[in-house]
Amino acid sequence: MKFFLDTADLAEIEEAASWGVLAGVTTNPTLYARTGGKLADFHNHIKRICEIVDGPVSAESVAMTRDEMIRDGRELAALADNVVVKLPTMIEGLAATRQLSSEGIPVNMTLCFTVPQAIMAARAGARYISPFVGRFDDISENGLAQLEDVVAAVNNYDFGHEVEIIAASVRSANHVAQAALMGADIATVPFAALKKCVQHPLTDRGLDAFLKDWEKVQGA
Ligand SMILES: O=P(O)(O)OC[C@H]1O[C@](O)(CO)[C@@H](O)[C@@H]1O
Repeated sequence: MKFFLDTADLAEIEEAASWGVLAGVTTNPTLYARTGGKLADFHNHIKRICEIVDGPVSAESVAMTRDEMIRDGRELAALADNVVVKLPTMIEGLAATRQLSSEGIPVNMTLCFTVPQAIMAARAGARYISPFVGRFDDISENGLAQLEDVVAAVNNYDFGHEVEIIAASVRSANHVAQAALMGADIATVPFAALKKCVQHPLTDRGLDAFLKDWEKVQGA
């Protein structure tokens, strides 16, 4: 499994990139709005993320028609070589994905919740598919079980191009663990949850004991 960071916050991206495990970034309109950024700065912001991250950076179109999505997608893809255009899993999104992927522009289909949606996204040429986990949990359904179904179904077929599943709407280290066990290719994780993925109380306790014992050696 690869780790993507799910944020538009430049400080978080710089910090996580320094850890040596970051393979990409996903953004969405909510995450960009959270940075306080304005529309006029959006393209520069994406460019900046693309400079920091050595890997795919998803930038989302908020267009609702295929023609607008295609126009947005071409503009976003022109910002940097590592831009991935994020489009919603809906009819217009499928049509735009078909066109953009035929032009060699990678698309991440987002807001994917079901197996048929995921298969259709892959058939339309999506390079990445983002099934959401946490938002199912939010409505008292089992997000991990839904993700497991999508992973199994997509892995049944050869779509004639590489397709990677991004476990999205991830809220915890347990979501990441379960996504890895079921074979999701990527987890896109918010900064706080990504930090928790490397932490464990027994690691802290063990480190504490080693440091204390080392002090004894130095004092001897
Ligand atoms: O449910 P949440 O935590 O808002 O997550 C939404 C998800 O949507 C995405 O836009 C999907 O790619 C990710 O940025 C994020 O993982």
